[in-house]
Amino acid sequence: MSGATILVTGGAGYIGSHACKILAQAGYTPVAVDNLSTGWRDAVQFGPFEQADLLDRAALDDIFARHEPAAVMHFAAMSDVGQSVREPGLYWRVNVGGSLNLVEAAVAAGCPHMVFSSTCAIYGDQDGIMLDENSLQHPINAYGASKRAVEAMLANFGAAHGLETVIFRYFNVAGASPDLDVGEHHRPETHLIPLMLDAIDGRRPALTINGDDYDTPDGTCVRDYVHVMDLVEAHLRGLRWLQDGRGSRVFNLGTGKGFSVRQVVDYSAIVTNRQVPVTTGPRREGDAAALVSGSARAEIELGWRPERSTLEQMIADAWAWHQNGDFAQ
Ligand SMILES: NC(=O)c1ccc[n+]([C@@H]2O[C@H](COP(=O)([O-])OP(=O)(O)OC[C@H]3O[C@@H](n4cnc5c(N)ncnc54)[C@H](O)[C@@H]3O)[C@@H](O)[C@H]2O)c1
Ligand SMILES: O=c1ccn([C@@H]2O[C@H](COP(=O)(O)OP(=O)(O)O[C@H]3O[C@H](CO)[C@@H](O)[C@H](O)[C@H]3O)[C@@H](O)[C@H]2O)c(=O)[nH]1
Repeated sequence: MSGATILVTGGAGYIGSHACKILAQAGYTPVAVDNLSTGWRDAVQFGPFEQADLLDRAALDDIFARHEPAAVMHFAAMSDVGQSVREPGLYWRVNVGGSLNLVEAAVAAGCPHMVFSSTCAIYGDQDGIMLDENSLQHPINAYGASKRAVEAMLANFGAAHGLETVIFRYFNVAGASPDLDVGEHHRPETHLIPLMLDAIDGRRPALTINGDDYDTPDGTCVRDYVHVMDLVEAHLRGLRWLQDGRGSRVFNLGTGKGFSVRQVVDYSAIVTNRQVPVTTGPRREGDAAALVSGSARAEIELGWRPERSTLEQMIADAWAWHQNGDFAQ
């Protein structure tokens, strides 16, 4: 069903803008639906833009009526782990309340398919290395709890109304489009790699490592980084999975390799050939010690093969965007 219209909520954000790019390349028409709360008008380059808030149900109904999408890719959310601990209401309102509006609008419009951005944060702090789709879910912050609630919501709507969903639980997304048209840009920035690049080129005085007393090999948190272009390629495959009638399914998206914050610092120094000014601070609330995917389901069932997800490539692409592409230039 190439040529079909796909609603992309959060299409002005980091991952959503890359999804719009790959959808357009594959012949779909991506309609970005975004309230620009953390996204950027300049990131909407690959199809129409609808400025709307997920909390505005009437606006969503109007958008579904005018565009008649074949499916929704639902990226729009608040996703700052530390903020979610301090302001849980925002996370329940936007992530859960906004998703409920969207799901009800999709069902009312007869839109049968949704691809949803979930997160490994729903697993919480477990052994950190063998997290697969059947692992226990113990979110330790409101962000993870809100995403788990949306997963349950989608299952309920699937049972009652036949809405079919592919749920992707991402690990840590990094990198940028190698064409430098879109990339990662948050204000304020909270993510490790862009903050480190800011420290490297002097936009910030130093990177603060959030705690070095975790039970990990070097004491800093371990994460599984996946390139944003590989991630959105999986979304294209997830969309086709639904359009081929293969039904609802959950997939982890990670590489199975964990890197500590210190290792990311060391790789960044090598890739950029610059010093990384670093200080060590306290732990950040809501942080799990280690989150690494222990699943090959996406590879086996979707035929997904990450191609750019080495740490060096992700840092190199983020660095190129940071220096040459970033909307902030
Ligand atoms: N970046 C990661 O490492 C990562 C990892 C796991 C899951 N995720 C999930 O992926 C999705 C995209 O994340 P991102 O990193 O691109 O974040 P982002 O902040 O860059 O993008 C989110 C977009 O959603 C929009 N938005 C937020 N609330 C909205 C609302 N009420 N109505 C309409 N639009 C709204 C924002 O303006 C923004 O453009 C999120 O659901 C996030 O939870 C991200
Ligand atoms: O200045 C900084 C920023 C981050 N970190 C640490 O680096 C690691 C990665 O942090 P970050 O890049 O903020 O990602 P996460 O908090 O792991 O969250 C991301 O990855 C999650 C999945 O792990 C997603 O669900 C979230 O949406 C996404 O923001 C964490 O241990 C942070 O404490 C630092 O030490 N210093």
